[in-house]
Amino acid sequence: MNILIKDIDIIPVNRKDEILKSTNLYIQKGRISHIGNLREDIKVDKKIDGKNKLLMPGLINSHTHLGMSLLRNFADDMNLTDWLTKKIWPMEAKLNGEDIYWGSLLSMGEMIMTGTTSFCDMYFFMDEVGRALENSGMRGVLTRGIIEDPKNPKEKLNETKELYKKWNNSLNEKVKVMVAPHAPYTCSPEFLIKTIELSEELNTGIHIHLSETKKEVEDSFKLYGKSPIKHVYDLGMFNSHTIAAHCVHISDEDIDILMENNVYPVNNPASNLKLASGFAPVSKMLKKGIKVSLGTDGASSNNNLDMFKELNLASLVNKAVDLEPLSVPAIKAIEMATLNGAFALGLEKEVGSIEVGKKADMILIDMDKPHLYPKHNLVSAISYSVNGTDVDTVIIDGNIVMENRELKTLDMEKIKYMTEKRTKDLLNR
Ligand SMILES: CSC[C@H]1O[C@@H](n2cnc3c(O)ncnc32)[C@H](O)[C@@H]1O
Ligand SMILES: [Zn+2]
Repeated sequence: MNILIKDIDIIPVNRKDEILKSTNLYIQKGRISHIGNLREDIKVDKKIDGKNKLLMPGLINSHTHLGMSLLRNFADDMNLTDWLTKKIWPMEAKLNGEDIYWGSLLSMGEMIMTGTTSFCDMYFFMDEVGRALENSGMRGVLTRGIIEDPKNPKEKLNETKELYKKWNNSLNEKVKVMVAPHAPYTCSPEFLIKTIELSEELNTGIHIHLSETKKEVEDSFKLYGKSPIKHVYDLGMFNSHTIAAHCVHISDEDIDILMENNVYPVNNPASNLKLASGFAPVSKMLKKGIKVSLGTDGASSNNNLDMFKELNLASLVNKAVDLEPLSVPAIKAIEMATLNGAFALGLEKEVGSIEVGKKADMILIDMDKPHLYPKHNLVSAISYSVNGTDVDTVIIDGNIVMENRELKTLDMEKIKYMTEKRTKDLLNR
């Protein structure tokens, strides 16, 4: 379908904080084919009026656990260790594939409705997440989270291989598959090496939790005499493209390792605040040229998947922590949520900014809301005033998946009903 968006303001993101005012954008065969004045005779299947709207790249949630929306508001006000071991892991042991399918659909509906077009998920029953992705029309990286099981060390590695064979580059290349050892505290060094070897065999990336809490770092020094980042670096992990969720408690030496090895840290501000884990030294990493992106983590530690909230928090928290208003400026936070996310997912040539030739993943924001007047500065509006429910239209891979806030691919009423039903059932298992 050829789509023409007329008279629209655009934040392209790849041109610092430059804004294109009242221009036109033309989409052909799923890609942005022209921005600016257009010939009269172009073929248009669908015209969108861009007046009073703002167009920007779709947001990229670089670290999440989609199935965890089933456990939203289920275990709160706890630290990570208690939360995982006392509440989450016992409940996750009871989840089945159908639960994950409906939980992931719920998450995808919420993400589309708040402007996210791509994600990187780490969970289990990932075939079901693939099925949900196919129905929703989203773009995503699927990673089977692996907690080592010494009794059956090969099972989850084989699941990852199967997942890769079935889904990698499928659905018009909207799906990628990576290898996901959960964390250095749930995988032995020997097993981590096996996951690294698998990523090399499949020629794909790694997705892992690293240095999330002070306890994790202290335990790592006790066990291995080094930080989690130095530990996995010494094992050879960073020879593969690595997405490292959290990186909260990191030293200057750790930051240098991340920089020298082109590691992609993901900042999850809401989850880190809520689990009382701390806050990552984001501005220090950005200053070194590290492409820090943003994620929500799961809906059980956040407790929502609205990336505009993460973008806002990233900018605000870092200013307060550094006592420096320019710590993470508005446009940097937007870049973290878009282009840097594309780098993390290995998709920077295809998505993450509004450029001719890139795939048409974009969102239109309704700027005719009271909290968005007056319009002094559109970049500031996105960082400090917009929230996810201001997103009006979402386009992924050139397909309109939401228009005027109406979802085109998903039946949200059915999804809400099914998740409610499955959650009640889960509590009685
Ligand atoms: C084995 S699939 C992924 C695994 O990760 C757990 N998880 C969710 N949030 C976090 C977090 O912030 N740190 C570490 N682990 C987390 C999730 O519950 C799954 O068990
Ligand atoms: Zn996580």
